[in-house]
Amino acid sequence: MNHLIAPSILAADFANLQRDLEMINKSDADWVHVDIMDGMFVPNISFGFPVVNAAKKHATKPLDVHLMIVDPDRYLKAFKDAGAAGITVHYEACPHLHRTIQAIKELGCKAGVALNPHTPVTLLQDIIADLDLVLIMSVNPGFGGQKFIDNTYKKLKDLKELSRQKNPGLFIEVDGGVDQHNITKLVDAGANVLVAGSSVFSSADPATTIAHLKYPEKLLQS
Ligand SMILES: O=C(CO)[C@H](O)[C@H](O)COP(=O)(O)O
Ligand SMILES: [Fe+2]
Repeated sequence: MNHLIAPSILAADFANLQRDLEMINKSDADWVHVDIMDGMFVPNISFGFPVVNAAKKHATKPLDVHLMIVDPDRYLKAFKDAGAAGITVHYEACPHLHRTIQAIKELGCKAGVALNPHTPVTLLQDIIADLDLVLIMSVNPGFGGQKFIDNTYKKLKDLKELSRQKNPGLFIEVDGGVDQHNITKLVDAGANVLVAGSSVFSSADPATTIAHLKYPEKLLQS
């Protein structure tokens, strides 16, 4: 499968969110990544349901909602109603992860689990067959624009091997510090969904940057 690109609107201009979503609609992006932060699970607050609703109103691509919140079970239905196509919860925030994953699926959403940089992939062995997606955090969650953590490549390889054994159709997503310099190495290590915030929105031409992330081989040839 060709890898998918999910621009993160955390780095968009919130005063021009409609403009930035229309740029994503017309670009080579596949999903729209939506970061929800509660100031408890992570030391930052991003935005809530009104902004997800507004994004849903203008986005033509699926909303990939990344919940960095404690006790996410409280809000799964509300995020589905706000427009989420997929909901990813953090392993570290879910004591009853199997129940949480079943609840996401019962809502008709794709179900994902995110791992913080210190959380090993092996902890997923008894749940991976139930998942649509695993998100490997390549920075500590909470902020955009951070430095990529190199141990991510090893985690992607571990996850790729586990998915080969137990869930070959798994979406393997990587989130944090993704740019035109590391994308090929990340795809080679096993990632098939790449989230990019700052590298897209702080570039002079975000749509062209998305095209370069989607087709890095064309960049090498030019
Ligand atoms: O989940 C996130 C942060 O917790 C964001 O999705 C991620 O940081 C993307 O931003 P950038 O590409 O700027 O690193
Ligand atoms: Fe994210």
